[in-house]
Amino acid sequence: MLRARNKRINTFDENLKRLVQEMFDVMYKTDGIGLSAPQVGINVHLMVFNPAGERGEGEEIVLVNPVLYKASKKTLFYDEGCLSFPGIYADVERPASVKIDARDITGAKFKVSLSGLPARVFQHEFDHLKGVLFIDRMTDDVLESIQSQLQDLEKKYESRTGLPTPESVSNNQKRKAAVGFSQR
Ligand SMILES: CSCC[C@H](NC=O)C(=O)N[C@@H](C)C(=O)N[C@@H](CO)C(=O)O
Ligand SMILES: [Fe+2]
Repeated sequence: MLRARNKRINTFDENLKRLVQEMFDVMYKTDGIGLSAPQVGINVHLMVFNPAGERGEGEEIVLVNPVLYKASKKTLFYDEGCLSFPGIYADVERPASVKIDARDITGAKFKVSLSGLPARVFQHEFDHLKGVLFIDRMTDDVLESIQSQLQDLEKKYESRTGLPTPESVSNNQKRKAAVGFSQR
């Protein structure tokens, strides 16, 4: 599901509102600060986030069909974690600020400029909407430093599901080579 193609949303109804509420519930319960629909098995262009990470604190942001139209040349490294890779944190470089066009939960268009942690979370989730994962953006050295943790996750997946992992850690090296900032 994380690598599948995601579809734009055209219907702004009660089902969408319910999905958004369920995504916030999952995000807060799992100590997240952002969540994309493909992470909960729904392949559509939808993300929710709240950099405060606590219900009732900070601002809850919902972006439907977001488009990133400007990213700063200045980039920053940040020790990122992903809810789809529990317990793994590693440095990822991303533009410091971004400008976005999106729709809200009612379908109304809006523009927003983000910097700091909100810009970081947005870009992490926006990548999910394109099937790009944070491991694809790590340098070889950083990826090497978390290799054993990734392999542990693979083993856990295989023993729980009885299935081989859909993509192996070694394949990620090849995929990463194909992903540049130009794909944002
Ligand atoms: C810095 S972008 C991280 C976004 C990510 N969303 C989806 O995968 C996420 O919420 N990751 C969590 C592991 C995370 O960053 N949690 C916070 C708060 O607990 C943390 O600092 O670990
Ligand atoms: Fe993630």
